[in-house]
Amino acid sequence: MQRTVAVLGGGISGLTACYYLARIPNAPKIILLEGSGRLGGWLHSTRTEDGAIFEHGPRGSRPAGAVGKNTLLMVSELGLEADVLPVPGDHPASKNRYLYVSGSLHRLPSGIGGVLRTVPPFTRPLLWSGLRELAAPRGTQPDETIHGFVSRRFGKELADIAIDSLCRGVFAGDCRALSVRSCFPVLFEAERRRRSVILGMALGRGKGPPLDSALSRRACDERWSQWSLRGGMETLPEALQDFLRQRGVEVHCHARLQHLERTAAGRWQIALEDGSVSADHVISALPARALAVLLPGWAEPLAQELRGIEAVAVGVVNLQYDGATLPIMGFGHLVPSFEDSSLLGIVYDSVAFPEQNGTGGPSVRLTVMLGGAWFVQGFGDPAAVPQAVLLSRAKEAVRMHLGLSAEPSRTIVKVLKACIPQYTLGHWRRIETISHYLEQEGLPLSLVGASYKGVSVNDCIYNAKEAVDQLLGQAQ
Ligand SMILES: Cc1cc2nc3c(=O)[nH]c(=O)nc-3n(C[C@H](O)[C@H](O)[C@H](O)COP(=O)(O)OP(=O)(O)OC[C@H]3O[C@@H](n4cnc5c(N)ncnc54)[C@H](O)[C@@H]3O)c2cc1C
Ligand SMILES: C=Cc1c2[nH]c(c1C)Cc1[nH]c(c(CCC(=O)O)c1C)Cc1[nH]c(c(C)c1CCC(=O)O)Cc1[nH]c(c(C)c1C=C)C2
Repeated sequence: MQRTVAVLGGGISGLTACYYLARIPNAPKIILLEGSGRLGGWLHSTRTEDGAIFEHGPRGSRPAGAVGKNTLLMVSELGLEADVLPVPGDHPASKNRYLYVSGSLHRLPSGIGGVLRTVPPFTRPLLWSGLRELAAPRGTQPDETIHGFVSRRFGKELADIAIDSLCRGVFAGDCRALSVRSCFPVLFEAERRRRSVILGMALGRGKGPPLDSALSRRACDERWSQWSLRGGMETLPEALQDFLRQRGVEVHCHARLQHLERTAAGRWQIALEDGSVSADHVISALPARALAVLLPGWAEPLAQELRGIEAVAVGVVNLQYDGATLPIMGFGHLVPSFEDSSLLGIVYDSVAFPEQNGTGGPSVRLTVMLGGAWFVQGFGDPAAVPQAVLLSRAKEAVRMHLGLSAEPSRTIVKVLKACIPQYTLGHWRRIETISHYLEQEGLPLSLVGASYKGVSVNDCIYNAKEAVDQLLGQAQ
């Protein structure tokens, strides 16, 4: 009898898991169960009638490394090359990133000059932090907060200003709680292998898997810092969905999952509000906490670990200003937590992707990101915050930081609840406990998605591919 694999959750992780499964010869029967009315999860783009694009989740992806190359390979396989909008290395959005400190914008230092000179808001040249790092002893702890790790190796100022901001601009999180081992494994491993992060990074890690494509070679030649898609990042889940439908994957939206149980024959019985589905194997691409509530009582040790993986809310406010110009050109700016804890940063979307401005004449498109690990403290319950509060906070920030005081011509406000998982201190141990449990119990269950081993779009895609490879390896 043909095997059945049920994939829970139709975000980029679930769609990717289905994609890699559906491509193999003699693919199993694949059933994708998504709770909401649309696929794509946080990849969500609004397209206006005049052709402008507003991203509510990711607005780009990085081409670098094995994970970046793998995504570009998938983009090529899906026939999306012509839709790719690259940001080449010499573009202002690649070269310029800013910090908003003490009421003004500071360009982050880059190049040799930037390292040798004192560049505000820092009080010493970055060279000083680099020399300190080269001399610092190897850490001895199995994990450390990102702030602790960077303070110990590079000095407190870099941790307080640059790393605090970076963690807000990637995890919407607090570097004093996040784990270096799980959030930046490359840095952690570099110190382990070579004693110094700088040495470890410079000496590299050897060759990764061969995932090259013409697109990733172009990205390398043109030194892209990131790329998007002409119709927005949601084009990617849309193309995956088309592919899956052509391959006969059963895609069910509005699938209200109630409960998972195992039958005496060792199959999964997935109870839905209006029926049930049986499967030989389940791939969960749900947020960890959403899976925890579905598990049967006997899997409580697993549910307990899953419940420990929290996620924070982000207020995403898209703004368009017709006929305006920005005082600076770059990717955007971040705000360190000591400056304004609940305002994370502002992305200058129209600089990186002017192709997505639409036909309505020159305009500035910005996205203000609010809250994250400071959401409740700054705005209260994410389920109850009035949109007007977030909109007025965002407009005020744009006026103060960028001098745009006219009323925006278009505004979209979204509250993304529990959207970015937080890999806090000891997350690695949780992941190990979970995988030992699955192995020991021999459960036909794979866990993919942003809750576990990387939050970026690239990580989600790569980890879903690895989980499918592992499942197919087991099946042989
Ligand atoms: C504001 C923001 C900006 C970001 N920017 C970037 C960026 O610039 N670059 C980058 O690489 N990454 C970025 N990310 C991260 C990246 O977009 C996400 O980590 C990634 O999309 C997560 O995908 P996923 O499929 O694992 O999870 P999700 O997108 O959360 O998908 C999970 C799916 O499961 C469904 N679901 C949940 N519960 C149930 C249930 N009980 N029953 C059935 N279905 C259920 C959901 O509806 C959803 O469709 C950003 C994220 C956010 C929120
Ligand atoms: C201000 C909040 C946020 C901004 N983007 C995100 C948040 C929470 C989410 C996010 N941004 C990136 C990733 C993927 C990381 C990866 O490994 O590819 C995620 C989940 C990319 C990113 N954005 C910034 C940096 C430094 C990075 C890391 C990769 C890279 O160097 O490109 C900076 C940044 N993000 C935001 C702003 C305003 C900003 C500022 C300059 C928005």
